[in-house]
Amino acid sequence: MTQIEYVQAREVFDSRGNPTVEVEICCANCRPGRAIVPSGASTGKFEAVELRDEDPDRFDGLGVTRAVENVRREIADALIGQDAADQRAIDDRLLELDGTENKSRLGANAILGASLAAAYASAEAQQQSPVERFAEIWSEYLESQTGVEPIQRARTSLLAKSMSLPLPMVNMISGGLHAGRNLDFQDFLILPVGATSYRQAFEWIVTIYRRLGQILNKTGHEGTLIGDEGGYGPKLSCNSEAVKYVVGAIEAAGLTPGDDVAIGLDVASTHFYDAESNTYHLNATGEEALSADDVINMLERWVDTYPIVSIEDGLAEDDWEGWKKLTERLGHRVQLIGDDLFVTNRQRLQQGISSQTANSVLVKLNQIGTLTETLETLRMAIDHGYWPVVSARSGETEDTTIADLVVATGAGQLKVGSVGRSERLAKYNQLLRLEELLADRAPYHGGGIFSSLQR
Ligand SMILES: O=C(O)[C@@H](CO)OP(=O)(O)O
Ligand SMILES: [Mg+2]
Repeated sequence: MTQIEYVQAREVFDSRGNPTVEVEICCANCRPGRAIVPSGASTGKFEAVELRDEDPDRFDGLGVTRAVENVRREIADALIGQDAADQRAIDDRLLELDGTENKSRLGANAILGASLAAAYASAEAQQQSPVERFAEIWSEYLESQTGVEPIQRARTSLLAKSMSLPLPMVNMISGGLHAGRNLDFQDFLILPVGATSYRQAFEWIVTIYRRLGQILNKTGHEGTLIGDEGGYGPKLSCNSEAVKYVVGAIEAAGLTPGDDVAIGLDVASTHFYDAESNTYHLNATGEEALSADDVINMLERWVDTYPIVSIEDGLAEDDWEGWKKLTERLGHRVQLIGDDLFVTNRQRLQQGISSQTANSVLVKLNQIGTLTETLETLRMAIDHGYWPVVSARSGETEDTTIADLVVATGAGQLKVGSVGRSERLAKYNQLLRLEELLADRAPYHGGGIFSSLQR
């Protein structure tokens, strides 16, 4: 009943108008399971390889017809006849077929599309909703694993015991590569830590977003221009001014900064780091070259001044030494998320765990390229007390996989971008449906997951 009969793929388009891969897989007499692969702009250099055509005459070299062909031929040949309900076997088959460390032969975009479409196909065949299917895959995966020694699990003890609605981490102001380098830092986010339900959290977010637009308009900063992820993209005089505006918008919404709604940053510092001189260049708002120590001091001052609870990629993907210092200084006060640092890769996360670097990992399916490997990283994070944050990419589509996945695994936090773009709202709206549908089966822990931080 769950045997794969048919595999199809096509080139479709993401929220930046870039081509991307859509895969459809069918089991006998069932409707197709379908997945569309997202794509990043501020990518880490250790991510699995996204296969692009590099034909300058088609979409500036961004076409994905080679990846699509790989699904239609090699992947289809390998998967037809396989059991779609055995996710691990499907993913192992894909890894074996590709045969490279970084999925560069078939393309992580081709492989992830097939991996996820198989999960959806088995859901169709077994008449399950996506969230039920992902929950089943997650619990099968957990049951198959033994012998992992929990080191500091207490820090994340609320996570992954069962399904839960995530704390949304929502971008209000965009900078860096997502908004034409108007600011150096990439995301200025809000986390509605004091809300008691996901719906309340999201209503606060929408209200704050609206207030922020009005404030930016009033101050002459065009509160209508938005970045790739729907956050406002104003040109401000310095990075900290963005935080001040966001704090002002929280207050204007009648909420208390810190208690109700905290602040998060994605510094994305890999993208203004110069490895040769080992310095960080804040160019968008002046001409400053900072050492890792300078950046750490600056971030510490910000944490002292603003209600910041989470900092992503405070230092660059190669700066393990700086990252370790950052963790020593701020790891007990804020969530320190490794995105470019870990790229959802178990080996890199293991290096972080062993060296006590960061305390949280961003989880992006297409950084690693199969569903099973994503779950492996998630499991490793939780076992070692690292907060996982499931995340979208800056190039997204109507695909809502991450919303179902974050609920199914109880991972606790979701970062998707802002309310100003429909490919983001597709996920946020799916969470509203899931909250209603699952009710007590998927509680909302909100900021409770941060109870171990000294704030
Ligand atoms: O840096 C990030 O966290 C992501 C999503 O915000 O951006 P991108 O998909 O461009 O890598
Ligand atoms: Mg990031």
